[in-house]
Amino acid sequence: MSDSSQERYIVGYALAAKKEHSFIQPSLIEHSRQRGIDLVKLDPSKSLLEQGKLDCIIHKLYDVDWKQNLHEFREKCPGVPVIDSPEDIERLHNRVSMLEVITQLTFPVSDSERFGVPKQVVVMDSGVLSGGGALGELNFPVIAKPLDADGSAKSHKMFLIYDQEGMKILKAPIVLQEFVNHGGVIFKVYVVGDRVKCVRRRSLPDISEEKIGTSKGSLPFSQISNLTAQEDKNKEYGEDRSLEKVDMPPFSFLEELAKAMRKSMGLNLFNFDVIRDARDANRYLIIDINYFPGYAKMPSYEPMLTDFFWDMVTKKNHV
Ligand SMILES: O=P(O)(O)O[C@@H]1[C@@H](OP(=O)(O)O)[C@H](OP(=O)(O)O)[C@H](O)[C@H](OP(=O)(O)O)[C@H]1OP(=O)(O)O
Ligand SMILES: Nc1ncnc2c1ncn2[C@@H]1O[C@H](COP(=O)(O)OP(=O)(O)O)[C@@H](O)[C@H]1O
Ligand SMILES: [Mg+2]
Ligand SMILES: [Mg+2]
Repeated sequence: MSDSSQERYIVGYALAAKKEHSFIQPSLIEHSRQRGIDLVKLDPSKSLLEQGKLDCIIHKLYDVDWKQNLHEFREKCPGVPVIDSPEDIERLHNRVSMLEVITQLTFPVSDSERFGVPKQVVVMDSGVLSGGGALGELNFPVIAKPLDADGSAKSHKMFLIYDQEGMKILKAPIVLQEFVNHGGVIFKVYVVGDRVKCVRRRSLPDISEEKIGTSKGSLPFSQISNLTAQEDKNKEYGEDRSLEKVDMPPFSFLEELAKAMRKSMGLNLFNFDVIRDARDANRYLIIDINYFPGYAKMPSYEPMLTDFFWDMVTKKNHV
């Protein structure tokens, strides 16, 4: 494959510095290089039309100038896949439109596994939060999530809210979502084109009826699934919470779900967080969908991404 007489392909990337650092690992560069694919850093401030031959573009930047730059490139070079379209990514930057994707899915469900989203409401006016009516038909405890999921640190700052008093800390616009006990484990399902991989991650522990009755106010948290194993141990939950012991959801179910989501959203690079209802082992709830997530944390990320780049530069399987 690395025969120098063979055509080489260029995948251009435009990423924030932190993302470039975590995603463009030497191991990925090398894996792709051996398949005849060179990963080339793009300069977002210069026209894409002046950055040499490109066979595919991947990106996670959202400013107006970048979108305009991409738009002009797509008009002039419609044959080059741009992964993905900014208009399609936009839907994932709002925690309401993000989960509407799931409620609108109609793929045939298996006899056993069912999927959905937790009950949620959006509150646009801070005044409503201090009054008693914000929850509608939701019950405490709820998780309060910023409506915007734009990648800022602020967009990951959440609160577990036990009672009306706890609501005082919140500011609109905010999404209130019913907390669902799920055994303290989330499943992160990574999608790379038509390839799917699921991993287990640590989540918030279940809340007993007793605790619900006695807990008051609110509890802030952020990016709980990124806790390191050591940080997690330090929390001393006093039970064996080893992730490996938790059964994975049936892979065929997740694969079908991922396929339907990919088609419906028109996106190739995303992951979604799934929890399994502690009261009904066949009920799965999707709580979050992320564009271009931290793939380097996924086992065998290099071959999966390289295979995807290959499909893109040879124009196969592009949604
Ligand atoms: O940085 P990482 O590797 O933790 O990746 C983040 C993701 O973690 P995950 O791969 O799901 O464990 C993270 O997923 P969660 O929202 O934590 O479920 C987001 O995708 C985050 O992007 P953004 O801040 O929402 O734009 C991702 O951040 P960026 O890498 O895009 O900055
Ligand atoms: N409805 C819910 N019930 C129980 N736990 C939840 C619920 N929603 C979120 N969580 C927990 O909060 C974490 C962060 O929520 P998430 O919506 O994934 O936000 P982020 O975009 O910051 O990852 C999840 O990984 C999970 O541990
Ligand atoms: Mg999440
Ligand atoms: Mg998220």
